[in-house]
Amino acid sequence: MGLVIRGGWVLDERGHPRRRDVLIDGGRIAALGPRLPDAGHDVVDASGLLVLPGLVDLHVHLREPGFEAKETIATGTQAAARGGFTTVACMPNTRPPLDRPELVRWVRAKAEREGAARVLPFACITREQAGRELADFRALRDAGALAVTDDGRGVQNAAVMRAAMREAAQLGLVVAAHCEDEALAGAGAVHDGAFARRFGLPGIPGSAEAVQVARDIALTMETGCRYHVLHLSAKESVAFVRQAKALGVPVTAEVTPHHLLLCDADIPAPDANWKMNPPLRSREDREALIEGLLDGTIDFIATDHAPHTAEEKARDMAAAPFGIVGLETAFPLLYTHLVETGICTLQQLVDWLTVKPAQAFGLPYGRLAVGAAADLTLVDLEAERAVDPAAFASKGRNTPFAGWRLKGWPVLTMLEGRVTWQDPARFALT
Ligand SMILES: NC(=O)N[C@@H](CC(=O)O)C(=O)O
Ligand SMILES: [Zn+2]
Repeated sequence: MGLVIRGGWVLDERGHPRRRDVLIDGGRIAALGPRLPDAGHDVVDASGLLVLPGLVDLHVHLREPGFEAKETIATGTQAAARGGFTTVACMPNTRPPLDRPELVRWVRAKAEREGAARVLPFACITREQAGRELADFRALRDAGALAVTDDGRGVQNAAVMRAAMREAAQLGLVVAAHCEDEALAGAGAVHDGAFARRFGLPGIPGSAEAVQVARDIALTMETGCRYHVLHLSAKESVAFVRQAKALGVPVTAEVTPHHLLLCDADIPAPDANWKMNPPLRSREDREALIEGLLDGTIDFIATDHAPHTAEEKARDMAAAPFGIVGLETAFPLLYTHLVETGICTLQQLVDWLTVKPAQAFGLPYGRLAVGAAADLTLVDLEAERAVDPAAFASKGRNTPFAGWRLKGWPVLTMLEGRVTWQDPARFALT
């Protein structure tokens, strides 16, 4: 006996909403069409709801092993499920960092047991993320690493990055880069702009990112490696990626919801809930990111969900760690501020959160199609409420969006046909 998701809105190939039923059987989508027969199946009433492929977030910090006070695989994937995400890629800047195959296997096994989402671990580029010796890419790939990155830090030495790209190209691995030149970023806490000057805080210039983007594009051209830029934030970086794509360089890029929606002029006061790396930049940078997303320079959206404890984030802006949570607010934020405002269409937003990240990393997820895994997200586009960090499933409450009134909240999430989250006010599926 299967399950029919009855009468929800499914986006067709041209992005038009159509009333469709979805039949799920054996963890897969068995049929998709108007008025499928009940035939003894369980039925979920999805009328009035949008039925999307499960969302995909390829930049998440789950913090295990080592930083369980900030987040765990269990709480982080529960946050993912609440946010409508069914697939997340987790970053290797844990303690110890994921630089050995047994650690990658450990994360995968724990996620298999405790996870409310599919977890694809990134592994390190360099041992200990120290930027010197390469990790064993072949062993990491064979252990199931999605790709390699030293996220949290940029690879400072160009020769090390080139060696990583050569090795990755041989093995068919993507190299994903946190682009940050540490000599230029210095001890910066926020973008090197008006806010930094007003509060006497050390600044991080856009060039700290852009010089590594430019360097890595040159190295990609030399090595033929598949290269991905994490959390793009500076207008110069957008220009470099645009030019590289025009030249046929195999580069992709992601952007976060907060860099699309906020700039440093929006920071109300020195408050570490507004501190993340890369920092919120200028209005022109923000506009360049939106333009880059719309013209295809930037391939997809990823949250960079980076939970920290309340205690850490209560420190002053110079001392607190970088990072904000993102999983539980991403879809409603982007729906309310990009779709409802007419900046992009619903179909574009859905693509940037599903099929686009999947395609960039060669993953078979992010599409509603017969035969695909039954990863589904039901969204109520009319539901409106304020962001309440106290109600997050994540251990992290560090968000600049507290109190924002948003529409478009996920109400039910399903991974391979199993419910991973349901709004208790609406559903009681077992
Ligand atoms: N983005 C952040 O501000 N912080 C991330 C690291 C990272 O993604 O660079 C973290 O691990 O906390
Ligand atoms: Zn990073």
